[in-house]
Amino acid sequence: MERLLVLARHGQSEWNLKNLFTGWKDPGLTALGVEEARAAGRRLKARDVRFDIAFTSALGRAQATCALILEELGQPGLETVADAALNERDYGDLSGLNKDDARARWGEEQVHVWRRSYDVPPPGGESLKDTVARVLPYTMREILPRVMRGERVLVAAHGNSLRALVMVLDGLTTATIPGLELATGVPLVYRLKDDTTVATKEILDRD
Ligand SMILES: O=C(O)[C@@H](CO)OP(=O)(O)O
Repeated sequence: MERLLVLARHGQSEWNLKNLFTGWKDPGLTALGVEEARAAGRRLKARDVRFDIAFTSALGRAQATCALILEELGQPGLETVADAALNERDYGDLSGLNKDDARARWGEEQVHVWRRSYDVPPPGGESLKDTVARVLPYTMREILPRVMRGERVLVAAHGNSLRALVMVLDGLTTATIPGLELATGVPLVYRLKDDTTVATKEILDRD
């Protein structure tokens, strides 16, 4: 039985382009972001990947990416569940600030800790640990059972909500998670074993 789980970070957003902390803010995709999402769909199609259901967040950039991938696969209108549990990590008071301005104000190191550490939240926002605490229960309840039943599942979400999932799937630790960066529009194709651990992982970063 195929136990397929594909994770895709949304394509470039308007605020990725402007270098702004985004979190739960809801900017749309740029033209490049739309093309990245379409390319993700084409790469999946070229490898004969098709889905039985898709999951996405409550934010437009992930939903648009999900729809574009499904369109490229010839599966527009596939059942898609949108849930805030898969939203980007909440950046709190940093949301909307320019990342370089933040570095100038609080220092390179502090900003890196807020962006990539496991358990230090930005002011008023969520740490990655907080994000894991909402992404993981949702995934275990709503997504994993479907994968284990043989449904082929797409999850189109965000840099940090997917880092939370990849941390668990790849067995990363609090020491190694800061080094994990997920590129926009690059699907991660996981196939799981019958004990839910990872059999194979493929990063579709080229055609
Ligand atoms: O701004 C954000 O919400 C995220 C993703 O774009 O940024 P970072 O890479 O700093 O976690």
